[in-house]
Amino acid sequence: MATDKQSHQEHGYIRGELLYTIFHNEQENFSIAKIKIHGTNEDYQEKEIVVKGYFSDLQEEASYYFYGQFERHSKFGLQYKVTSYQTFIPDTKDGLIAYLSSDLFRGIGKKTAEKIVGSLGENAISKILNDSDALANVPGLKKDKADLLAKTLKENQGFEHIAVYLSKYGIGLKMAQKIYKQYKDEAINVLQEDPYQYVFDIEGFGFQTADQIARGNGLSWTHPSRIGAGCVYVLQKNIQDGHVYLPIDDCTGQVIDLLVNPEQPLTHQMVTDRLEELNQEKEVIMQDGNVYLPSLYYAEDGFASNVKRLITKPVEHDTPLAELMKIIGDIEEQEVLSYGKEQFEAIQQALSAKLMIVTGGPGTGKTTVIKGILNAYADIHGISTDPDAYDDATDYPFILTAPTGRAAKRLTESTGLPAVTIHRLLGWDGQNGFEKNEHEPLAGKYLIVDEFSMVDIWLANSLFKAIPDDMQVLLVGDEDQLPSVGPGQVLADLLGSGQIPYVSLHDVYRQKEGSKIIELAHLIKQDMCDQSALQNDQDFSFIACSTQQLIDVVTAVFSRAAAKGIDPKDIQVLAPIYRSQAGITMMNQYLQTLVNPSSLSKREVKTKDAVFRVGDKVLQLVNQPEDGIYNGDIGEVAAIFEEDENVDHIEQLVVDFDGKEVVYERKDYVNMMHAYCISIHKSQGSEFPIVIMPVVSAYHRMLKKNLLYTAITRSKKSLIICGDQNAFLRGIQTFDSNRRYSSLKKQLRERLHDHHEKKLSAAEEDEITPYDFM
Ligand SMILES: Nc1ncnc2c1ncn2[C@@H]1O[C@H](COP(=O)(O)OP(=O)(O)OP(=O)(O)O)[C@@H](O)[C@H]1O
Repeated sequence: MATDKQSHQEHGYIRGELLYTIFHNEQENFSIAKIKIHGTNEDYQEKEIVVKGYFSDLQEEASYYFYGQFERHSKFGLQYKVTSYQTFIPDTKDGLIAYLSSDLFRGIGKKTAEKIVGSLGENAISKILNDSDALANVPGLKKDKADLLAKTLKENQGFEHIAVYLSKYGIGLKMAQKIYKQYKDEAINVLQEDPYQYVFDIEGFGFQTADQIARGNGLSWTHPSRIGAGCVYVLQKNIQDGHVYLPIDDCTGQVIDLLVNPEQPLTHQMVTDRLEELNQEKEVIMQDGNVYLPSLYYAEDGFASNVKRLITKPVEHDTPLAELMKIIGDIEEQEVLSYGKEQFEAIQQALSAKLMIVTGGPGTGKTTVIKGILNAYADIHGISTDPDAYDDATDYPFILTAPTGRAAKRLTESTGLPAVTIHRLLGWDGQNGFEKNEHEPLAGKYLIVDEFSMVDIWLANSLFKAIPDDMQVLLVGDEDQLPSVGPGQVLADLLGSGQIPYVSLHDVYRQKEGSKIIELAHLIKQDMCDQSALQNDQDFSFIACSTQQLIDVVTAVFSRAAAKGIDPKDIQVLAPIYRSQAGITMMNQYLQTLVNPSSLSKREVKTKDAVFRVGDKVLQLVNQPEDGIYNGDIGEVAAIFEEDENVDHIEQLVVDFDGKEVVYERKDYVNMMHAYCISIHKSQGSEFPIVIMPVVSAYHRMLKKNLLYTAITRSKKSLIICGDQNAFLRGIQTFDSNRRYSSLKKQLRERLHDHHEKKLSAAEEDEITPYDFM
């Protein structure tokens, strides 16, 4: 309780009354507020202070103890950064009466408050908290009012009490909010009984923190909860490497390494036994010698069964081959081109298959094929591809989507039709998941998903769940690109299963327009690239330099391009690592100084890691569906507002994402970084007119074929590689040997095998060849 003066002496605190809230974020429970100081043990003489931290909406005129430390903000001066807080409940009779009759407690006026204190005394608050019937003896207090008072008191005290308790273990307010949301008043009990439970239930709660608390509680090194939490934690960690499951031996080995045990070393058997128990409790799923976290097991299982559901339904309108050929021929005439054999095959199959994949490298005509399919589908069904031809009541039959905002934008540009991100399509609200699902499916007839190699198993499952039985689906992607950032390798598994019809486009059309970039990409794809392929050309150069010279060379190339009148926004530097003298962070610092130097006329804000200035090119690092921006989107800092220049009284930075303005507050700055140089992983799904790509031996561990191929295929007009030719050639010969554990391929084979067998025997009876189904 806050009245316990003893406890306050251990922490630095400021006790004070809320004057006004400067800012409050409902979702994050983050507040900044001005406080009138009533007391403190800090060395601070002023009468007021700004406090900030993750706490729920504070009540005006109420008093609080804020525990934390001072922090000097470069612009706003001294602030108190709060790590925990408690409502201050006065221990005098008058103080208590004022507190109970405050706005905090609905329906309790001064008279009632006096009666409560008169009847329960100065310990009224702890009495009510400890005994829900304590208010029953207060004369004239109705039961509903008494119940409401007790409930409000408990709720307010509950979180604060828990936050103070957790802060002892270095657990901050933000994590405390998550913990309170999960366990409510039970949070401390859970922690005292079994801190490892937090690892199971609270996303992002580290095993080490639980272990440290458990040490203090005297839990044994071989306590089942410790081993269990170790298993779950190891599985969670492996998601970062893209694994959907771990083979049991691999999992037990990693758990033994994690659970260092000075007394009695763990054995594989002990961990396996614990895994078996967790399997019984459904905390993990064990199958075929592999162990999964349930969310991944069910995502894989759900995706595989939805693929089967779709593929086993007939196509609504099965057009005879002769008619199809005629329709495609008409489109060739309209488009004034002649489809190559593979392209023709892709269009024809996409129209008659329920689910189909088109893969191919750059310039092989994937977009041309998409347009051909849309036009042919429209012809067959006698409908229009023009969205304006549909009124609000009629659903537009074509859905075009891609995993990132930039990829969706490119799809719109290349097809002239509306395309959205998959998150937007499914109606992601950031908190409760997706609006669209099996109960509320997507509306439309033909779905095209571009850049499918970037889709992880979670997103693939969510998307496929929402596809109705009568929809046809085309997945488009380049199998040689990097796999998804999230777990799984969905495109590779779909292709590898041999159960889904696909067409690989190999013939390169853009090459015919004389592109060295495309030629290089295809040579790499076919493992035929050697030194002779690295000769400079109109759209390609390789500038040899050492790691030490790299930054100078990259900035010189950048300056030369800008001097030729090229807009710096069209030039993108792509690198594989953040740190090191040739890493992304350093590169951004130099490029910012070059492209957008500091000047008196440009406002800027400083953070721990960077200076953001008006005019800076920035990259969004997380999905923010509420603002319509997504991880990987690139924008420009359009304005910076000081605290006293806007109604919210808070510093704001405005970023313009292609005409869409998004406001960032200081706490959101971590969600962006400079984008003069970005990582190759973040560049997936985007294309840039000019790409500068440093490749030096300092990156050697990252230099793999799929990474370099992904980077090269991002450039549209010009590619300049700076660095070491040997490092580059070694990189393109290095295959990514980091196998991702995923059982999707096997699942698809098992589930779809019977279906294909049945189709084959039916086909034999009808004297149709299996080819008709591929
Ligand atoms: N059959 C064809 N005949 C003539 N030109 C073609 C043919 N197919 C594609 N092209 C042309 O080749 C170029 C590349 O095609 P397209 O943009 O469809 O390929 P893509 O695989 O989508 O390329 P990227 O992945 O690089 O965007 C375009 O200019 C397109 O008009």
